[in-house]
Amino acid sequence: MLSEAAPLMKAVGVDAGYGTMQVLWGVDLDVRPGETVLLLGANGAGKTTFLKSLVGLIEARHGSIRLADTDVTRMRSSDRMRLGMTYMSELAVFPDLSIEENIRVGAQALGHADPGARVEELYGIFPVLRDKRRAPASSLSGGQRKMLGIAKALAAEPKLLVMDEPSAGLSPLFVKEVIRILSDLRGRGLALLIAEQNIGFLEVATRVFVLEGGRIRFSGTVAEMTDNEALRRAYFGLK
Ligand SMILES: Nc1ncnc2c1ncn2[C@@H]1O[C@H](COP(=O)(O)OP(=O)(O)OP(=O)(O)O)[C@@H](O)[C@H]1O
Repeated sequence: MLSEAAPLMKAVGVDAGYGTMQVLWGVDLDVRPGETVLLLGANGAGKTTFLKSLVGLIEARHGSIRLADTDVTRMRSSDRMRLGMTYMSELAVFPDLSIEENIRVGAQALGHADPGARVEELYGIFPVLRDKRRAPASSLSGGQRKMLGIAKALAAEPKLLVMDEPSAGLSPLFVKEVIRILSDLRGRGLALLIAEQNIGFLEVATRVFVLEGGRIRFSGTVAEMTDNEALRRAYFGLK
């Protein structure tokens, strides 16, 4: 049972901010193996700040972050990555490198001497990238670039993929395609933590956390969220 599995990642009481401004207040959030967790929140709620403190791009001021049995709260970002947590930000690809070079950069993070087999596997998931493998990433459409960002992140063979707004800048059709790919990845056993404003991602979520003003306002299953009248009104525009 998912609910009984030990967490793959567990953040407890995380405070974070910038300079004198505190953005996060005691955030608790966990992801279990194979789960897809959605972090919902409006603009400025603190989603990106939380993801950055999780992956080590900013330091949590209080609280702790564990990856499986290891306390990573003060660990460098690259070491957290080696332990299996990869971050996909909105600016995930290098525009001047070719598609294949981008994927290989992702694999290098793990120190693979020859990531060829992994690259081929990823082309199996994203055939459009194989067709354009020698083209610069800048020649891709926004949606294709997003696919490349996901492929590059997956090249590092993460246990937990942390994604910041994968729907940003995409047409509704491409958002559907990204959701389809994420549900395919879930089927392969990868755990996902996705920060989003787009409630379409509830389709793939096993649990949801709602962040408001830097505090967790709700955590539970999708069904529990839709049972909550105030959240239903705020996020689905329903009475
Ligand atoms: N580098 C920074 N320096 C100072 N303040 C920042 C910085 N980055 C974010 N903030 C502030 O922190 C707060 C939370 O921002 P954050 O980007 O975490 O929110 P978010 O939920 O990801 O929003 P969005 O959905 O708009 O990306 C905002 O008030 C923002 O202005």
